[in-house]
Amino acid sequence: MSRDALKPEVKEFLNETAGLYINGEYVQSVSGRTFDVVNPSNEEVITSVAEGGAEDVDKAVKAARQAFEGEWTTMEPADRAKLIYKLADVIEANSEALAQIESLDNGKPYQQALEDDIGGTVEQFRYYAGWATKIFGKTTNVSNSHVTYTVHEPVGVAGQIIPWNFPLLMAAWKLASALAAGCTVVLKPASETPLSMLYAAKLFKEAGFPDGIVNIVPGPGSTTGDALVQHKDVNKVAFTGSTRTGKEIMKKAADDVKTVTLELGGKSPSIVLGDADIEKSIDGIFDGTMYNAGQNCSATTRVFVHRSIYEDVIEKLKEKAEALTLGDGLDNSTDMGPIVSERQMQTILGYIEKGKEEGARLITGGSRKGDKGFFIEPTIFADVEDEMTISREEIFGPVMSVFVFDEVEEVIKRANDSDYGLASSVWTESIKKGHYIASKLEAGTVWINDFGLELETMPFGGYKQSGIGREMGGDYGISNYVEVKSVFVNMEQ
Ligand SMILES: NC(=O)C1=CN([C@@H]2O[C@H](COP(=O)(O)OP(=O)(O)OC[C@H]3O[C@@H](n4cnc5c(N)ncnc54)[C@H](O)[C@@H]3O)[C@@H](O)[C@H]2O)C=CC1
Ligand code: BAL
Repeated sequence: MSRDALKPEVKEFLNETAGLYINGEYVQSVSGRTFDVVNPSNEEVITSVAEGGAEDVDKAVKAARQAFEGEWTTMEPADRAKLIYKLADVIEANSEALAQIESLDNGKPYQQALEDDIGGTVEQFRYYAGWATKIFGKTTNVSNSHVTYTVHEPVGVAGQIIPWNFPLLMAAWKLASALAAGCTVVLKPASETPLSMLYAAKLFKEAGFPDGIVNIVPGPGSTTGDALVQHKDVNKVAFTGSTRTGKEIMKKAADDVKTVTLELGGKSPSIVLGDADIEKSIDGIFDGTMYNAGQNCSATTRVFVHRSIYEDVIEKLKEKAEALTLGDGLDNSTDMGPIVSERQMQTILGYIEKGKEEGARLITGGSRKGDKGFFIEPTIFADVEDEMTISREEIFGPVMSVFVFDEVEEVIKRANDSDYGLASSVWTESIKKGHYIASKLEAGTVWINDFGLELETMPFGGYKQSGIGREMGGDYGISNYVEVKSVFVNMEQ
């Protein structure tokens, strides 16, 4: 699809500098600064965007506070639910435009953007709309002389910081539960990919949301993101991104004892037992690493394969990697898009060099593809050892490490030998072994004979340095955005 084939509303949106979205309006930043947004498929500038700074964050937080104290607080939960349902419908009606924007901005294949990112966003809002009317406290019975109950109240203004790998979807994971709980939001998208969220901002108004409920301030993490985290009137911070930045945010949020939810890095294992149905499993084992060009926190990049099927699995993975078509996300024949930015591409290439230097066997890939656009060949290393850099550090690119193992207890130990604990998968025809291994893995998610399923109905988050808290999953997600109040009523006669 050429740029000429974009929908008229997308062309119109890209023809102008997108403003910050504060108090229901697109506005320029206080400084007047803007930044360019680059298409990672061809390195061309797509458009420019207003760059928010600390003063803009302050304006957005004030708008969010005012909205929190306004009609949002007195609105019936059922009416809040109607607004969120309507939002899901309006986003659905704009799916194709949003998917085109996501594909241009992030580079991912259009169909993937349409079905997974935008489709997932719609489902997220639709599901959480129903939760607005299901946020209950409890009545408790602490003594005969008192009636006691708890109330779950919205925490206030939430600051949400979003990464670039699933730009709108990661925003939806945070927004849907925050809005259902009755919070208001200031959200900072990643500088690499601010466009889908900025386009979606006006859809909140179209759905009927009062002004100021959701405010969007793009800008650099170190200034704009930092200002949001440190703002005294932000009650809660939710972040998805690197473990390094997550730790910084946690320390800064501690100054005001703000609660934080952190969805951070991963180095997730995929365990392929000797009895796995390889024909059926190979797509999932492969996509576990390569989906979204490997830019996925829950990518299962450490693939442990039983010795009895080791070379066979490697051969099949190699065939899959070499059959992939890399290209522009808007081109229908593309299976895998580019890496989001030059910086991220260089990071990944650095890890590939480390893998070679440290003696892993390069099966396929291992280089940049072409010299225009940030493409990296799907790369597979075999005979990887547990202490190599590519075994221990998150690469966040299309790079798979394959390890050989012999015993179940051995592989469980090695799989858990990581600072991270986000996800994992187990491939086996023995459901008994599958459940056993699932019970032993230190990971927030375990897939048995599957990969990558992340649904609004199930909580998602990590053990160890993969994060704090759980997003989605009904009341697990809601609990991030409510305070619990205990009320005691003296009934002594
Ligand atoms: N868990 C995940 O889904 C993601 C993980 N990553 C990991 O992070 C690595 C580096 O990518 P980056 O884009 O540099 O990730 P990052 O964690 O620095 O950025 C993620 C978000 O945080 C913001 N941010 C950065 N520094 C901040 C600060 N001091 N205060 C507040 N907000 C801040 C960024 O502007 C962006 O919106 C990747 O190689 C990958 O390993 C990156 C994106 C998503
Ligand atoms: N696996 C989707 C969530 C993330 O990458 O952050």
